Amino acid sequence: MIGIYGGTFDPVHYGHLRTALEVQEALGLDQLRFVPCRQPPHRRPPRFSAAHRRRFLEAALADAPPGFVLDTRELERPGPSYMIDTLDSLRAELGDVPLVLILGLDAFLGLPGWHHWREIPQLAHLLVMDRPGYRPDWPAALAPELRRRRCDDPGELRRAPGGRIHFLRVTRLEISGTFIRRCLQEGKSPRYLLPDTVLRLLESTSTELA
Ligand SMILES: Nc1ncnc2c1ncn2[C@@H]1O[C@H](COP(=O)(O)OP(=O)(O)OP(=O)(O)O)[C@@H](O)[C@H]1O
Ligand SMILES: O=C(O)c1ccc[n+]([C@@H]2O[C@H](COP(=O)([O-])O)[C@@H](O)[C@H]2O)c1
Repeated sequence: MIGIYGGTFDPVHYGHLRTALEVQEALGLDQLRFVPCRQPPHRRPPRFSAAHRRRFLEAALADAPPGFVLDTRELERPGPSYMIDTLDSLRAELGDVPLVLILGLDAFLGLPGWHHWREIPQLAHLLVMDRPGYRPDWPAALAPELRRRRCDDPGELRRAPGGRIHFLRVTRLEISGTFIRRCLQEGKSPRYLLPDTVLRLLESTSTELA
């Protein structure tokens, strides 16, 4: 079973890494792919370039647990980085293996705004992690999907390639890319919110960009 952790990673931080580990352990994932987007379809362009965000992730994953890998397919694909295209290409490459798209609650709440969003839970399972600052107030469009697909037993995810939605309680870490970028902008240190190796790259990159 393969996990897909998509994100802008502007930059990657411990909120991503810690939750990834907890999901991997809870589900027994064979592999967890971090998939940075090149051009987020839904928000302003990232502060850091695709090349910089890739380097931050490489540094963060250099001593990562077995199974954590960087998947650069969105960085290599021109145009907006739609998740539906990513799942299509993973499915074509990997066949019928169970795929689990990992989303924080904030991202899941926005799912009805995604390109071809209704096809997404057909192509993969969704694993939704809670996140400080967000409440499970479902948009109307999500309610029928939840009625049809929600499952409480994570063991069910292994029994089909996709189609289920499972919620997982993770350690709540109030860390975000937004806060880290604000620290840098205000001349404050984001140390201890992300790996030191990423921090060093970030500091040299911020100087370069200043
Ligand atoms: N602290 C966290 N706890 C749980 N999930 C998180 C956390 N940080 C990020 N995520 C999840 O990781 C995925 C990618 O998020 P992203 O790369 O946009 O990070 P972010 O911290 O939300 O960035 P930004 O503040 O720039 O929006 C999303 O599904 C998001 O919900
Ligand atoms: O496919 C879409 O239309 C789409 C719209 C919004 C977000 N996404 C993806 O959702 C993931 C989390 O988004 P974000 O903003 O939290 O980095 C990331 O992989 C995005 O590319 C995808």
